[in-house]
Amino acid sequence: MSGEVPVVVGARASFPFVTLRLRLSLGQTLHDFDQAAEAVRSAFGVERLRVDPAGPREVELTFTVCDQLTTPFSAVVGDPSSIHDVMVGRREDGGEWRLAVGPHTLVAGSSGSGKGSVFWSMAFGLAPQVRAGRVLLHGVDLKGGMEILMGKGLFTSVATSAADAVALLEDLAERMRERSQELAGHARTHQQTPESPLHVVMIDELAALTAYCPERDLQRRADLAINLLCSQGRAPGFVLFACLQDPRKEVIPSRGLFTQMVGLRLKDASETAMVLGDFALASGALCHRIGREAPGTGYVVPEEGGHPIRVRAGYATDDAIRETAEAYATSTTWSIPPLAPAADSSRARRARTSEGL
Ligand SMILES: Nc1ncnc2c1ncn2[C@@H]1O[C@H](COP(=O)(O)OP(=O)(O)OP(=O)(O)O)[C@@H](O)[C@H]1O
Repeated sequence: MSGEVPVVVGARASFPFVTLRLRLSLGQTLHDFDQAAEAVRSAFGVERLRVDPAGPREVELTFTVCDQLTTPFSAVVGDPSSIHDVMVGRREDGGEWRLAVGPHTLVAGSSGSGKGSVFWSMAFGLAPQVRAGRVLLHGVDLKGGMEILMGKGLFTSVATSAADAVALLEDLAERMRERSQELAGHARTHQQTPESPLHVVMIDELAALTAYCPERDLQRRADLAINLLCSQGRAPGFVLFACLQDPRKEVIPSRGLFTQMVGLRLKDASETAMVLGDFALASGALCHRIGREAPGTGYVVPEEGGHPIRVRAGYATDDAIRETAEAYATSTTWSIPPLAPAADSSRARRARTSEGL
Protein backbone atom coordinates (compact mmCIF):
# COMPACT_ATOMS: atom_id res chain seq x y z
CA MET A 1 0.00 0.00 0.00
CA SER A 2 2.73 2.46 0.98
CA GLY A 3 4.27 2.28 -2.53
CA GLU A 4 1.07 3.52 -4.23
CA VAL A 5 -0.89 5.75 -1.91
CA PRO A 6 0.52 8.33 0.50
CA VAL A 7 0.06 7.19 4.08
CA VAL A 8 -1.45 9.47 6.73
CA VAL A 9 1.13 9.60 9.51
CA GLY A 10 -0.41 12.29 11.67
CA ALA A 11 -3.43 14.56 12.10
CA ARG A 12 -4.24 17.57 14.25
CA ALA A 13 -7.05 20.08 14.48
CA SER A 14 -7.17 23.67 15.66
CA PHE A 15 -10.43 25.29 14.63
CA PRO A 16 -10.96 26.20 11.78
CA PHE A 17 -7.97 24.19 10.50
CA VAL A 18 -7.49 20.42 10.14
CA THR A 19 -3.99 19.30 9.19
CA LEU A 20 -3.06 15.89 7.80
CA ARG A 21 0.55 14.81 7.58
CA LEU A 22 1.22 12.38 4.72
CA ARG A 23 4.23 10.27 3.81
CA LEU A 24 4.87 10.52 0.08
CA SER A 25 4.69 7.29 -1.85
CA LEU A 26 7.59 6.34 -4.09
CA GLY A 27 8.01 8.76 -7.01
CA GLN A 28 5.62 11.36 -5.61
CA THR A 29 6.78 14.95 -5.19
CA LEU A 30 5.48 18.07 -3.49
CA HIS A 31 4.72 19.38 -6.95
CA ASP A 32 2.17 16.56 -7.49
CA PHE A 33 0.33 17.74 -4.38
CA ASP A 34 0.46 21.37 -5.51
CA GLN A 35 -1.05 20.31 -8.84
CA ALA A 36 -3.80 18.25 -7.22
CA ALA A 37 -4.60 20.74 -4.45
CA GLU A 38 -7.54 22.42 -6.16
CA ALA A 39 -9.18 19.08 -7.06
CA VAL A 40 -8.73 17.81 -3.48
CA ARG A 41 -10.03 21.09 -2.00
CA SER A 42 -13.10 20.95 -4.17
CA ALA A 43 -13.68 17.21 -3.46
CA PHE A 44 -13.71 17.93 0.28
CA GLY A 45 -15.83 21.05 -0.20
CA VAL A 46 -13.61 23.18 2.03
CA GLU A 47 -12.79 26.86 1.78
CA ARG A 48 -9.04 26.50 1.38
CA LEU A 49 -6.34 23.84 1.18
CA ARG A 50 -2.72 24.63 1.87
CA VAL A 51 0.14 22.31 0.89
CA ASP A 52 3.41 22.51 2.86
CA PRO A 53 6.59 20.49 2.73
CA ALA A 54 7.22 18.68 6.03
CA GLY A 55 10.62 17.06 5.80
CA PRO A 56 12.18 15.17 2.89
CA ARG A 57 9.45 12.50 2.45
CA GLU A 58 6.42 14.13 4.04
CA VAL A 59 3.86 16.77 3.22
CA GLU A 60 1.18 18.54 5.26
CA LEU A 61 -2.28 19.35 3.94
CA THR A 62 -4.10 22.02 5.94
CA PHE A 63 -7.84 22.28 5.30
CA THR A 64 -9.81 25.36 6.36
CA VAL A 65 -13.03 23.57 7.27
CA CYS A 66 -15.18 26.54 8.28
CA ASP A 67 -15.28 30.01 6.77
CA GLN A 68 -15.53 32.46 9.67
CA LEU A 69 -15.52 35.49 7.39
CA THR A 70 -18.87 35.13 5.63
CA THR A 71 -20.77 37.65 7.77
CA PRO A 72 -19.79 41.29 7.19
CA PHE A 73 -18.91 43.43 10.19
CA SER A 74 -18.20 47.12 10.79
CA ALA A 75 -14.87 48.92 10.61
CA VAL A 76 -13.72 50.10 14.03
CA VAL A 77 -11.79 53.09 15.28
CA GLY A 78 -8.31 52.09 16.47
CA ASP A 79 -6.98 51.71 19.94
CA PRO A 80 -5.28 55.03 20.89
CA SER A 81 -2.18 53.14 22.11
CA SER A 82 -1.62 51.40 18.75
CA ILE A 83 1.17 53.10 16.88
CA HIS A 84 2.92 50.37 14.95
CA ASP A 85 -0.08 48.44 13.65
CA VAL A 86 -3.85 48.89 13.52
CA MET A 87 -6.76 46.49 13.43
CA VAL A 88 -8.41 46.57 10.02
CA GLY A 89 -10.53 43.43 10.17
CA ARG A 90 -10.55 39.74 11.04
CA ARG A 91 -8.43 36.76 10.10
CA GLU A 92 -9.66 33.35 9.03
CA ASP A 93 -8.77 31.92 12.44
CA GLY A 94 -11.11 34.43 14.11
CA GLY A 95 -8.27 36.66 15.36
CA GLU A 96 -7.76 40.34 14.64
CA TRP A 97 -6.30 41.30 11.28
CA ARG A 98 -3.76 44.00 12.08
CA LEU A 99 -1.89 45.89 9.38
CA ALA A 100 1.55 47.24 10.17
CA VAL A 101 1.69 51.02 9.70
CA GLY A 102 5.37 51.30 8.82
CA PRO A 103 5.73 49.37 5.55
CA HIS A 104 4.39 50.83 2.33
CA THR A 105 1.14 49.00 1.60
CA LEU A 106 -0.48 48.09 -1.71
CA VAL A 107 -4.09 46.88 -1.72
CA ALA A 108 -4.92 45.26 -5.07
CA GLY A 109 -8.40 44.21 -6.09
CA SER A 110 -10.79 44.30 -9.03
CA SER A 111 -13.62 46.81 -9.14
CA GLY A 112 -16.07 46.11 -6.32
CA SER A 113 -13.65 43.86 -4.42
CA GLY A 114 -13.84 46.12 -1.36
CA LYS A 115 -10.65 48.19 -1.55
CA GLY A 116 -12.61 51.02 0.04
CA SER A 117 -13.20 48.95 3.17
CA VAL A 118 -9.46 48.30 3.66
CA PHE A 119 -8.78 51.98 2.96
CA TRP A 120 -11.27 53.23 5.54
CA SER A 121 -10.44 50.53 8.08
CA MET A 122 -6.84 51.77 7.94
CA ALA A 123 -7.95 55.41 8.28
CA PHE A 124 -10.28 54.50 11.18
CA GLY A 125 -7.44 52.55 12.81
CA LEU A 126 -5.21 55.62 12.67
CA ALA A 127 -7.95 58.08 13.67
CA PRO A 128 -6.94 58.43 17.37
CA GLN A 129 -3.34 59.14 16.29
CA VAL A 130 -4.66 61.69 13.79
CA ARG A 131 -6.61 63.50 16.49
CA ALA A 132 -3.55 63.42 18.78
CA GLY A 133 -1.44 64.97 15.99
CA ARG A 134 1.02 62.09 15.83
CA VAL A 135 -0.15 61.02 12.34
CA LEU A 136 -0.96 63.28 9.39
CA LEU A 137 -2.98 61.69 6.59
CA HIS A 138 -2.67 62.97 3.02
CA GLY A 139 -5.23 61.80 0.45
CA VAL A 140 -4.98 61.40 -3.31
CA ASP A 141 -8.29 60.72 -5.02
CA LEU A 142 -8.38 61.36 -8.73
CA LYS A 143 -11.99 60.21 -9.02
CA GLY A 144 -12.91 63.79 -8.20
CA GLY A 145 -12.56 63.17 -4.46
CA MET A 146 -15.67 60.97 -4.32
CA GLU A 147 -14.09 58.50 -1.90
CA ILE A 148 -11.83 60.58 0.31
CA LEU A 149 -13.72 63.86 0.65
CA MET A 150 -16.41 62.03 2.63
CA GLY A 151 -13.88 61.71 5.46
CA LYS A 152 -12.03 64.94 4.73
CA GLY A 153 -11.75 65.89 8.42
CA LEU A 154 -9.19 63.13 8.96
CA PHE A 155 -6.94 64.44 6.21
CA THR A 156 -4.36 67.18 6.42
CA SER A 157 -4.42 67.59 2.64
CA VAL A 158 -6.38 66.02 -0.22
CA ALA A 159 -5.40 66.14 -3.90
CA THR A 160 -8.18 65.55 -6.40
CA SER A 161 -6.34 66.45 -9.62
CA ALA A 162 -3.16 64.98 -11.11
CA ALA A 163 -1.40 68.35 -10.85
CA ASP A 164 -2.25 68.66 -7.14
CA ALA A 165 -1.28 65.04 -6.53
CA VAL A 166 2.16 65.61 -8.06
CA ALA A 167 2.61 68.88 -6.16
CA LEU A 168 1.67 67.14 -2.90
CA LEU A 169 3.92 64.10 -3.50
CA GLU A 170 6.89 66.28 -4.49
CA ASP A 171 6.34 68.46 -1.43
CA LEU A 172 6.27 65.38 0.82
CA ALA A 173 9.39 63.97 -0.88
CA GLU A 174 11.17 67.24 -0.13
CA ARG A 175 10.01 67.23 3.52
CA MET A 176 11.21 63.63 3.74
CA ARG A 177 14.63 64.66 2.47
CA GLU A 178 14.81 67.50 5.01
CA ARG A 179 13.79 65.26 7.89
CA SER A 180 16.34 62.60 6.86
CA GLN A 181 19.03 65.28 6.99
CA GLU A 182 17.86 66.36 10.45
CA LEU A 183 17.90 62.76 11.69
CA ALA A 184 21.27 61.90 10.12
CA GLY A 185 23.79 61.08 12.80
CA HIS A 186 21.17 61.28 15.60
CA ALA A 187 18.72 58.44 14.96
CA ARG A 188 18.21 55.72 12.37
CA THR A 189 14.44 55.68 12.69
CA HIS A 190 11.91 58.36 13.32
CA GLN A 191 9.79 58.43 16.50
CA GLN A 192 6.41 59.99 15.79
CA THR A 193 5.36 62.92 17.97
CA PRO A 194 3.04 65.92 17.41
CA GLU A 195 6.20 67.95 16.69
CA SER A 196 7.41 65.41 14.17
CA PRO A 197 4.39 63.39 12.96
CA LEU A 198 4.24 60.28 10.79
CA HIS A 199 2.97 61.18 7.31
CA VAL A 200 0.73 58.56 5.69
CA VAL A 201 -0.17 59.16 2.03
CA MET A 202 -3.39 57.31 1.18
CA ILE A 203 -4.02 56.91 -2.56
CA ASP A 204 -7.45 55.77 -3.72
CA GLU A 205 -6.43 54.48 -7.21
CA LEU A 206 -2.72 54.51 -7.84
CA ALA A 207 -2.99 53.72 -11.55
CA ALA A 208 -4.89 56.96 -12.16
CA LEU A 209 -1.57 58.64 -11.43
CA THR A 210 1.01 56.14 -12.67
CA ALA A 211 -0.66 54.71 -15.80
CA TYR A 212 -3.85 56.45 -16.87
CA CYS A 213 -2.80 60.05 -16.32
CA PRO A 214 -3.16 61.74 -19.75
CA GLU A 215 -0.28 64.15 -19.06
CA ARG A 216 2.97 62.22 -19.52
CA ASP A 217 5.09 64.71 -17.65
CA LEU A 218 2.85 64.56 -14.57
CA GLN A 219 2.87 60.77 -14.75
CA ARG A 220 6.69 60.74 -14.86
CA ARG A 221 6.93 63.14 -11.93
CA ALA A 222 4.38 61.14 -9.92
CA ASP A 223 6.37 57.93 -10.53
CA LEU A 224 9.56 59.63 -9.41
CA ALA A 225 8.07 61.06 -6.21
CA ILE A 226 6.40 57.71 -5.37
CA ASN A 227 9.69 55.88 -5.94
CA LEU A 228 11.49 58.33 -3.66
CA LEU A 229 8.91 58.09 -0.89
CA CYS A 230 8.76 54.29 -1.17
CA SER A 231 12.49 53.73 -1.24
CA GLN A 232 13.54 56.28 1.41
CA GLY A 233 10.44 57.21 3.38
CA ARG A 234 10.05 54.50 5.96
CA ALA A 235 12.89 55.44 8.32
CA PRO A 236 12.12 59.20 8.45
CA GLY A 237 8.37 58.56 8.87
CA PHE A 238 6.78 58.89 5.41
CA VAL A 239 4.57 55.97 4.43
CA LEU A 240 2.40 55.15 1.40
CA PHE A 241 -0.87 53.22 1.46
CA ALA A 242 -2.22 52.76 -2.06
CA CYS A 243 -5.15 50.95 -3.67
CA LEU A 244 -5.01 49.58 -7.19
CA GLN A 245 -7.26 47.62 -9.55
CA ASP A 246 -4.66 46.30 -11.99
CA PRO A 247 -1.40 45.07 -10.47
CA ARG A 248 0.58 44.60 -13.72
CA LYS A 249 4.10 46.04 -13.75
CA GLU A 250 3.32 48.36 -16.68
CA VAL A 251 0.57 49.90 -14.57
CA ILE A 252 2.61 50.15 -11.38
CA PRO A 253 6.34 50.15 -12.09
CA SER A 254 7.17 50.65 -8.40
CA ARG A 255 5.19 47.57 -7.29
CA GLY A 256 8.31 45.95 -5.83
CA LEU A 257 8.85 48.90 -3.48
CA PHE A 258 5.59 48.17 -1.65
CA THR A 259 6.51 45.65 1.00
CA GLN A 260 3.07 44.91 2.48
CA MET A 261 0.65 43.52 -0.09
CA VAL A 262 -3.05 42.84 0.34
CA GLY A 263 -4.73 40.83 -2.44
CA LEU A 264 -8.52 41.11 -2.60
CA ARG A 265 -10.59 39.53 -5.42
CA LEU A 266 -8.42 39.54 -8.54
CA LYS A 267 -8.99 38.55 -12.16
CA ASP A 268 -6.80 35.47 -12.54
CA ALA A 269 -4.01 33.37 -11.06
CA SER A 270 -1.32 35.49 -12.69
CA GLU A 271 -2.62 38.61 -10.90
CA THR A 272 -2.66 36.68 -7.61
CA ALA A 273 0.98 35.68 -8.15
CA MET A 274 1.89 39.30 -9.03
CA VAL A 275 0.47 40.58 -5.76
CA LEU A 276 1.29 37.81 -3.28
CA GLY A 277 4.06 35.87 -5.07
CA ASP A 278 4.05 32.44 -6.76
CA PHE A 279 4.17 30.90 -3.31
CA ALA A 280 0.61 32.10 -2.70
CA LEU A 281 -0.94 29.69 -5.17
CA ALA A 282 0.50 26.60 -3.44
CA SER A 283 -0.64 28.09 -0.13
CA GLY A 284 -4.20 28.08 -1.38
CA ALA A 285 -4.30 31.89 -1.31
CA LEU A 286 -6.41 32.14 -4.44
CA CYS A 287 -7.49 35.78 -4.76
CA HIS A 288 -9.02 35.00 -8.16
CA ARG A 289 -11.43 32.52 -6.52
CA ILE A 290 -12.82 34.96 -3.96
CA GLY A 291 -16.55 35.33 -4.60
CA ARG A 292 -18.20 38.59 -5.53
CA GLU A 293 -20.50 38.08 -2.56
CA ALA A 294 -17.58 38.56 -0.14
CA PRO A 295 -16.22 42.08 -0.76
CA GLY A 296 -13.43 43.08 1.59
CA THR A 297 -12.13 39.48 1.70
CA GLY A 298 -8.57 38.79 0.64
CA TYR A 299 -5.18 37.39 1.55
CA VAL A 300 -2.19 39.06 3.11
CA VAL A 301 1.37 37.87 3.57
CA PRO A 302 2.38 38.51 7.19
CA GLU A 303 5.25 40.98 7.57
CA GLU A 304 7.32 38.39 9.42
CA GLY A 305 6.90 36.04 6.42
CA GLY A 306 5.11 32.72 6.24
CA HIS A 307 1.86 31.69 4.59
CA PRO A 308 -0.65 34.22 3.29
CA ILE A 309 -3.52 34.59 5.73
CA ARG A 310 -7.14 34.86 4.64
CA VAL A 311 -8.68 38.06 6.00
CA ARG A 312 -11.69 40.33 5.72
CA ALA A 313 -11.79 44.06 6.32
CA GLY A 314 -14.47 45.78 8.34
CA TYR A 315 -17.01 47.77 6.34
CA ALA A 316 -17.38 51.51 6.82
CA THR A 317 -20.71 53.03 5.82
CA ASP A 318 -20.82 56.59 4.50
CA ASP A 319 -22.35 57.72 7.80
CA ALA A 320 -19.61 55.99 9.82
CA ILE A 321 -16.96 57.71 7.69
CA ARG A 322 -18.55 61.15 8.21
CA GLU A 323 -19.01 60.62 11.95
CA THR A 324 -15.47 59.31 12.49
CA ALA A 325 -13.98 62.14 10.44
CA GLU A 326 -15.86 64.64 12.57
CA ALA A 327 -14.99 63.02 15.89
CA TYR A 328 -11.28 62.50 15.12
CA ALA A 329 -10.60 65.47 12.84
CA THR A 330 -7.03 66.61 12.46
CA SER A 331 -6.09 70.06 13.71
CA THR A 332 -3.42 70.37 10.98
CA THR A 333 -4.56 71.28 7.50
CA TRP A 334 -2.35 72.26 4.59
CA SER A 335 -2.97 73.94 1.30
CA ILE A 336 -1.26 71.97 -1.45
CA PRO A 337 1.57 74.09 -2.89
CA PRO A 338 1.27 75.18 -6.51
CA LEU A 339 2.86 72.72 -8.93
CA ALA A 340 6.47 73.66 -9.55
CA PRO A 341 7.48 74.13 -13.21
CA ALA A 342 8.84 70.87 -14.59
CA ALA A 343 12.51 71.88 -14.49
CA ASP A 344 12.09 73.19 -10.96
CA SER A 345 10.15 70.23 -9.60
CA SER A 346 12.94 68.91 -7.40
CA ARG A 347 12.64 72.04 -5.26
CA ALA A 348 9.45 71.83 -3.31
CA ARG A 349 7.63 75.08 -2.84
CA ARG A 350 5.61 75.51 0.24
CA ALA A 351 2.35 77.07 1.22
CA ARG A 352 2.05 75.68 4.70
CA THR A 353 -0.60 76.73 7.10
CA SER A 354 1.20 74.97 9.96
CA GLU A 355 4.74 75.90 10.79
CA GLY A 356 7.61 73.62 11.64
CA LEU A 357 6.17 70.27 10.46
N1 LIG B 1 -15.70 44.66 4.05
C1 LIG B 1 -16.90 44.67 3.47
N2 LIG B 1 -17.92 44.01 4.03
C2 LIG B 1 -19.14 44.02 3.43
N3 LIG B 1 -19.43 44.65 2.28
C3 LIG B 1 -18.46 45.34 1.69
C4 LIG B 1 -17.14 45.38 2.24
N4 LIG B 1 -16.38 46.12 1.43
C5 LIG B 1 -17.15 46.52 0.42
N5 LIG B 1 -18.41 46.06 0.57
C6 LIG B 1 -19.52 46.24 -0.40
O1 LIG B 1 -18.99 46.14 -1.71
C7 LIG B 1 -19.19 47.35 -2.46
C8 LIG B 1 -17.95 47.65 -3.27
O2 LIG B 1 -16.91 47.97 -2.39
P1 LIG B 1 -15.82 49.09 -2.73
O3 LIG B 1 -16.47 50.28 -3.33
O4 LIG B 1 -15.00 49.26 -1.52
O5 LIG B 1 -15.00 48.34 -3.86
P2 LIG B 1 -13.74 48.87 -4.63
O6 LIG B 1 -12.80 47.73 -4.72
O7 LIG B 1 -13.24 50.12 -3.99
O8 LIG B 1 -14.33 49.18 -6.08
P3 LIG B 1 -13.88 50.31 -7.13
O9 LIG B 1 -12.47 50.03 -7.49
O10 LIG B 1 -14.82 50.10 -8.26
O11 LIG B 1 -14.06 51.65 -6.44
C9 LIG B 1 -19.51 48.41 -1.41
O12 LIG B 1 -20.38 49.38 -1.88
C10 LIG B 1 -20.15 47.62 -0.31
O13 LIG B 1 -21.54 47.46 -0.57
